[in-house]
Amino acid sequence: HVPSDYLLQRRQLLARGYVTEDTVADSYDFVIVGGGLAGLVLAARLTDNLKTTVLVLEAGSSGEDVADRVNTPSGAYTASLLYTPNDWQYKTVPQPLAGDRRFDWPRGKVLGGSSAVNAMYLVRPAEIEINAWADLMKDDDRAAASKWSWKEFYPAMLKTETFTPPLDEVTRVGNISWSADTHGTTGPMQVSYPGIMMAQVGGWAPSLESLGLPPLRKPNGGTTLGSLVGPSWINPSNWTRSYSKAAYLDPVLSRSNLAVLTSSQATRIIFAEGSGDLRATGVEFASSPNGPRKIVNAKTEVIISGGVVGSPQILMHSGVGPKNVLEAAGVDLKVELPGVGQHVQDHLTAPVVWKATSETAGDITQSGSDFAKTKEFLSFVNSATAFANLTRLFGTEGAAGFQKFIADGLEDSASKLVPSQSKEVIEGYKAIYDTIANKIMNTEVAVIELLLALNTPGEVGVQAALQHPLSQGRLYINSSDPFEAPIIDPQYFSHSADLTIMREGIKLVRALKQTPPFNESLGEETLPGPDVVSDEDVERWLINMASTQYHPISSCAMLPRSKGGVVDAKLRVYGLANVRVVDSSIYPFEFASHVGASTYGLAEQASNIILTNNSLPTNAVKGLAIPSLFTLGALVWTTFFAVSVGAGAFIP
Ligand SMILES: Cc1cc2nc3c(=O)[nH]c(=O)nc-3n(C[C@H](O)[C@H](O)[C@H](O)COP(=O)(O)OP(=O)(O)OC[C@H]3O[C@@H](n4cnc5c(N)ncnc54)[C@H](O)[C@@H]3O)c2cc1C
Repeated sequence: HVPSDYLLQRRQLLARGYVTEDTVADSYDFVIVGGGLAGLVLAARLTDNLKTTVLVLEAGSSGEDVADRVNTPSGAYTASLLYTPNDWQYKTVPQPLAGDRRFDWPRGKVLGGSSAVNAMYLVRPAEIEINAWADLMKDDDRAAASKWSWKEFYPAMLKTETFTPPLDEVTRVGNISWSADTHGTTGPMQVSYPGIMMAQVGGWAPSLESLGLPPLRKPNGGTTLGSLVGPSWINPSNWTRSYSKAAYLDPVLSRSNLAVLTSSQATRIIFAEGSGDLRATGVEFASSPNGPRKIVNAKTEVIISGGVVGSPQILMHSGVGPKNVLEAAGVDLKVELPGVGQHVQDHLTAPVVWKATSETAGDITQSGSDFAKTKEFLSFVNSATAFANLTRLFGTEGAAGFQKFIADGLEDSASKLVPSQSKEVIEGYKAIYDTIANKIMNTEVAVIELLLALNTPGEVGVQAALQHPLSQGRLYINSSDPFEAPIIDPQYFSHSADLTIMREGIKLVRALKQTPPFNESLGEETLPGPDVVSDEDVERWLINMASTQYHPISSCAMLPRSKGGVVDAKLRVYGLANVRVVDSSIYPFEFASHVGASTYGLAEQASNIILTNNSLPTNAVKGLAIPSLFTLGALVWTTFFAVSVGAGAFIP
């Protein structure tokens, strides 16, 4: 039993970092727009040095009132924050080549951002993909580009993690191959496996091996081709979600140099008058569309971490973006940057569903049994996946022919499919397309991901998700009101290869029905179902059924300016002297992975770049530095109470 006044003191201690509109200071060294996955990594790292002041401006709430829903891993499916006020609830415009449907684009609107609502899969990209990203920038700035090479980026991804192996029983039941070698040991993010494992998962690795995708012996270590029952962002000390707020922010909230202002949306960046690259002097914000606009000054830099929708949106409302878009929206143009909001790519996915022959996690949840209420059960998340390349889908000759067909189609696609007249954006489309066609598709890199889902009562589902889309879309503002959501048009299936690859992915998934032992879990197929047989049937079905895997990226792409880039290799926005974008919007193309793991690494690497560029001390030690006796005291307090309560939810 812990006396309530102790808990109260702990809350007050942790709450020190929160400020209100009345208590926010006039200026900070750095203003971070967006307290999401990336923004909170930056907040922690930039305040390691107590002399540097940082304000995080977050449009959503702190999430304290919904902590239970955030912290329960299985809540990702059953009681999550999706479709609540803590979700931006974006929707695309109707997609003409995807059944004229509008797609939901959920994004977390809460401290932690989408890391508070995501499905917790930790899947890193392959070495070839990361190096291909660095290659896109090396002609502009070889030294800066090398920060995004596997050699330098992989350690940044490891730095975020503390890995705990799965329990023996979980390893046995799930037939899990894991390796501690490919994980960090001292980082803030807790990486582990659920407290229980469903029996169906045990059949995954052997069946996928029979289909030519053997289990990865070093998952997340540079190649993704094969199968894995992977790790998730789970804190095994209490079976809660590990995410950027719990891992990076809460332990440092007591720092006197860190301030967090929630429920405050940045509406535009304020610039000094002048010629040459514009200098940001601060950020305007408001708590509601009609609320008063206030300004906080930034002495050193403004860092935009609003995510794939929020970051291009605020740039455009600040006058930085495509001229025609800003003119139509009634926003004064300050810097013409045609790539803002362009190059949008996403992972599409579709499920094959069978009736289950044995109890699923969804059945257990529905039963409401005592077991269903245990923390161990509630920590269960899907994590069995597999990755297949073109050769696995089409055979050796077929893959070579398909890849050549794609590569040969570059000019034709660039002349028809780019949603912009800008020469630079078209060059960017070509650079991205060329990378996918000639550096990804002709290698061992995956183009399809398979994902096992056991969270629906009575059903077993396996998704086929497109990993390297050739379709590129855009998002743009059509009003000068920053509280109006941007128009999102990903142009799904605009390149026909995307549909062909997904079709072959669905065929591969269906082959599981003939493949023991996993097929013992599968009854009659209910989706696409027995009427969907021919290639044409499957394609028609996909057009009406595909949904997003929630991995949109690239709306502020890191590319040369001549190729419609928005940021350079140091993440600086072109044409601005002291503004960077640090979040998932900067990847120039999709990786065969989930976006979160690389984005933690991106934010770690960005912190080092920002500190170095500003001649501030970088964090040489792995993990979070402990800068003062006061903070040490705070950590001792919080650890003591967390351990006493037996619920160390917030302690990494
Ligand atoms: C439902 C779902 C499931 C997912 N599952 C997985 C998964 O299992 N594994 C994985 O790796 N990835 C997954 N992802 C993707 C991953 O979570 C995101 O790609 C990642 O969180 C992006 O990080 P970010 O920092 O770019 O943006 P976010 O984490 O979205 O953060 C952006 C933040 O900026 C704030 N913001 C935006 N605009 C403003 C403004 N103008 N002023 C102030 N604040 C603003 C937002 O409220 C938000 O807090 C999933 C995503 C979703 C939505």
